[in-house]
Amino acid sequence: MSRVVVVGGGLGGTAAAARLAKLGHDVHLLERAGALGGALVPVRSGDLTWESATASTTLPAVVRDLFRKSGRPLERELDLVPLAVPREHRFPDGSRVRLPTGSRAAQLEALEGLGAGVGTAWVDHVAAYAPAWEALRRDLFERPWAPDLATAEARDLLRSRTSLHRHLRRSLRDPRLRALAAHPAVLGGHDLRAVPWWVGLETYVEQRSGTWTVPGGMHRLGEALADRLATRRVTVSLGTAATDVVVRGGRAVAVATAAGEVDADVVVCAVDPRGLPTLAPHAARTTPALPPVVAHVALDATGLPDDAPPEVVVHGETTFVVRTGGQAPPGRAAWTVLGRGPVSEDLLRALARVGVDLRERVLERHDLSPLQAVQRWGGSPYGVLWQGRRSVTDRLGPRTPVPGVLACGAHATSGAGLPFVGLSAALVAEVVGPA
Ligand SMILES: O=c1ccn([C@@H]2O[C@H](COP(=O)(O)OP(=O)(O)O[C@H]3O[C@@H]([C@H](O)CO)[C@H](O)[C@H]3O)[C@@H](O)[C@H]2O)c(=O)[nH]1
Repeated sequence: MSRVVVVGGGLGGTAAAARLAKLGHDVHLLERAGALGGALVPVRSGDLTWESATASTTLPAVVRDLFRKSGRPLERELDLVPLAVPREHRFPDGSRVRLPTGSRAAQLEALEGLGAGVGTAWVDHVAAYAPAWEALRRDLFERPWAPDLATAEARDLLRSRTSLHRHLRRSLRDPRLRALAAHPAVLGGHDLRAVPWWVGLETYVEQRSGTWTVPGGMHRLGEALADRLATRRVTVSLGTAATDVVVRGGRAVAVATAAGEVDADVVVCAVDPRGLPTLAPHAARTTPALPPVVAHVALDATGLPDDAPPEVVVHGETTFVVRTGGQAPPGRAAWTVLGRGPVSEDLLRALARVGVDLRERVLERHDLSPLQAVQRWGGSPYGVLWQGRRSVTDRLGPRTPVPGVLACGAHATSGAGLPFVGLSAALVAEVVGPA
């Protein structure tokens, strides 16, 4: 049995802690905030609740695997339900489409509504990611990257100099399809010229696995994980900021906090490693991807369409995402607006300019700038900015150059969002292994 100290109690840290405790280790999690969950902790005001980060996930198998491997199956704790049509996309030319996920045929049919051949162009584009996903799933996302063990195909993919920008220019003539294909990277805050082309495989993953949510809100997943840590007898120290990893004799032996050192055989860094002085030099070539501009709004729901999709994406020089699924009592609605790209005026005024005017309905509003978001979570929940193909190896995780220190979470994975953070925690558990 090893003494494992996990730094950070977001999805990455709690998932790693739950898995490692189930593997028989003595796990102690340090979280600087007053609660576990990180970006899964929602924003609440009276009887209103807005999701802070994500309102849905792809790859439901990742969440199911986490719950099964940490004790009890997910179905005993929570429902995870598919969203047949998670998003409506609106394009600068005025056209729009409600795009289903989880089905190639349904995407084909929906996109043919934009014009003859549009759907076929899309499904052909998405299908072409299948080999990249299979190669990287095996060698990068589901086992620690090891060039010697990886297939030539996976090594070639990580060496490729082709950017997502160039790939989409070559592969898709319709600018609306390019906007669809680029959306995950744009929402992540990346410059498409600095993103490797294979990162576009997220559209393939979403088409194949579908989009899923937890009724009542994704924050319930964070709450279920906190309960799981209690069941697994993980020691949780809230309000405890780790200040550094203590290295003696060439290996990590403890984590330093204001209250003293917490002894460790293994340290798991589930925060931005640049915040821990021992790890910072090893992550010096990484830059965080900034969060978007966000406004959580309570709306007078009178006359609002009752078939609003969970998300409306308005594509353009600035991309807006309107999430409609917050929890609110009858007569009101809890929506979240995100802005990516140049937003040089009030977010809701900018949104009104592109045809979604919520301003007269607003009853309450909570704004979150990118800086405030980074301060709230002690780092960017959007992880590492793509700065070319080297970003894959510039980021730490699951192994780090410091013996005894592993890394997981948004800063330790080349994929975006909840499922890839979940996979990064599984990799850490695999490297540590059973007690
Ligand atoms: O010095 C520090 C800095 C931060 N913390 C705490 O660590 C937690 C980080 O949580 P989070 O930002 O949520 O990051 P994580 O990589 O675990 O989670 C990712 O999952 C998704 C998201 O949950 C769903 O989409 C997202 O991509 C990422 O956020 C946080 O609690 C900080 O307070 C610390 O203890 N010490």
